[in-house]
Amino acid sequence: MTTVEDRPLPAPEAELEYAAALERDAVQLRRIVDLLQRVDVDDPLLLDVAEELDALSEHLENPVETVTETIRNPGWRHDPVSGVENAIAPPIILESQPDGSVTAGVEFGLPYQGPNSFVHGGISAMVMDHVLSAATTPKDGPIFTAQLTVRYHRPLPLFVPLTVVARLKEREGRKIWATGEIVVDGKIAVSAEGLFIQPRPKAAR
Ligand SMILES: CCCCC/C=C\C/C=C\C/C=C\C/C=C\CCCC(=O)SCCNC(=O)CCNC(=O)[C@H](O)C(C)(C)COP(=O)(O)OP(=O)(O)OC[C@H]1O[C@@H](n2cnc3c(N)ncnc32)[C@H](O)[C@@H]1OP(=O)(O)O
Repeated sequence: MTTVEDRPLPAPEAELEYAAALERDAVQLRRIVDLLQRVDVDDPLLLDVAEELDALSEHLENPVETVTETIRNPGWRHDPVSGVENAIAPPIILESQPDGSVTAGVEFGLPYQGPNSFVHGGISAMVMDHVLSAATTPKDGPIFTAQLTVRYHRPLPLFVPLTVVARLKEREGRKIWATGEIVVDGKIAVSAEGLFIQPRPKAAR
């Protein structure tokens, strides 16, 4: 079976075109997920939606091979938090600040709801993990979350602009600690501390 890696790479211009198309596709897919949370349950059109989506999936599945174990497009465009090409990502767009911290602005809608009108706590933890790890990620290789402590100070509302911030706290060899917060209306709603570890080089394991 040919894997995605075996296929010839598209020319760079085509690659950019595909990347832009994937980004647009992800936007539309997020829109569908959102609309399915708020659709009128009596809408007769709802009965056809699954068939239309099925037809689209059939088209995408064939003749393109399904990626199983291979990672098609590692990196920020594809990850589940800031990946603009990944429809399950909100997406959260990270910005590096001159003081070394990482910030992001985000607003969550209904697909991220936990308690009525508030963001699901697991989503907040995912965001903290990601943004803290971005604040620690060394330029010379990957980093793994070893511990993450999340404190929920107040419920995080849906449909409100939120600010996420994270910073490196301390580094000791391969271990890096980071802290961060999700802020709403100038108040801390969620705070987190994480330990991130650069794994030992393979030869040393
Ligand atoms: C625009 C702004 C952007 C800025 C950023 C720019 C670029 C960034 C680019 C790319 C970033 C890419 C990706 C980031 C994206 C997402 C990240 C999400 C994070 C995750 O989604 S990640 C998945 C979940 N995560 C795991 O899947 C970890 C499973 N696990 C392991 O892979 C190992 O477990 C590991 C590697 C953690 C350690 O393994 P190891 O073999 O290296 O560790 P070892 O035994 O040598 O210990 C060394 C010292 O760490 C201490 N230690 C070890 N483990 C500990 C623990 N858990 N708690 C407390 N202390 C611990 C020991 O006690 C010892 O301490 P001491 O030296 O003091 O004795």
